Amino acid sequence: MQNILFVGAGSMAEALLQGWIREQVVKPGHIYVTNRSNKARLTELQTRYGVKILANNEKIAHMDIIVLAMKPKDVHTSMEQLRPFIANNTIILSVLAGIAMETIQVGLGERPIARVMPNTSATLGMSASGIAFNDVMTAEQKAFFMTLLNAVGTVVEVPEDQLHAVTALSGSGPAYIYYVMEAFLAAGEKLGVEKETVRALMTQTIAGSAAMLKRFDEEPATLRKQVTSPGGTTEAGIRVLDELHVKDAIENCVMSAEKRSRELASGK
Ligand SMILES: NC(=O)C1=CN([C@@H]2O[C@H](COP(=O)(O)OP(=O)(O)OC[C@H]3O[C@@H](n4cnc5c(N)ncnc54)[C@H](O)[C@@H]3O)[C@@H](O)[C@H]2O)C=CC1
Ligand SMILES: O=C(O)[C@@H]1CCC=N1
Repeated sequence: MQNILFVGAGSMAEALLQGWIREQVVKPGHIYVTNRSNKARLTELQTRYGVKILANNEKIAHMDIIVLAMKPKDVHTSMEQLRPFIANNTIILSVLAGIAMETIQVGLGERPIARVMPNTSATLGMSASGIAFNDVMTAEQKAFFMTLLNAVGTVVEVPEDQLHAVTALSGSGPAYIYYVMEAFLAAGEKLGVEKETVRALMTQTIAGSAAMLKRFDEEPATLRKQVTSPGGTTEAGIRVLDELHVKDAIENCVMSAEKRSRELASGK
């Protein structure tokens, strides 16, 4: 089995390693974690999942796969730290928003690189991930990465440049949904409904709507019409969303996130 090192032990690293262990695609004893400074965090992951803490930099040479899971701004320092130790045949899996495979190749030398944009729902095996590979990745290696990402949800291969859009849509997407949930909770409070009641009703409503979209090959607008009785409550609600240009706001939100991903690529 392959040895996998996570460099950066934050929320995305935890979501992925937890999913891989639960789905038994990687054994905890083959997963190593390292961090810039927070040793308590490494111990926490070790206790919780049985993964190993990288004992010293010499061990880096024994890793089959290194997952770059630090913040994009920290990638250059991290690559400088890895470069003296990394073996020629080590493969890179990057989850960094914005950072191009070309940048990683410059930092760590020519080698197979997979660039993936998962989301935090990987924790529950429900990530929606986009992935791109560089030219030196073999078909067999690609298949292995597709297995890793399928173990934590669904994965779609896209041209590398489209990963900016994937980041803006499904990478950041859970945050947009949580934002909407915050608004539902605030509305529920104003209407005097218990927080837990609103949460139970609206999480099921979001899950049910997503399931309908997945199950039926209908346009979202068609499904929306089925809910909207003429002169009824939905119509009254949607009228306000239209008046407030909420569709435009969501479109602009995604465009702005995509732009930010491109800025991260250029080190801004
Ligand atoms: N959080 C999310 O929903 C998603 C995040 N990503 C990407 O995943 C990456 C990590 O994000 P999070 O887990 O949210 O961040 P985080 O802030 O929770 O974790 C990053 C970790 O990297 C460590 N680190 C920084 N410099 C380091 C270095 N030189 N060597 C070793 N460790 C170092 C930090 O100590 C920190 O623990 C980012 O690049 C982000 O773009 C991708 C998809 C979704
Ligand atoms: O906010 C970010 O930059 C990262 C990438 C996608 C989700 N979180």
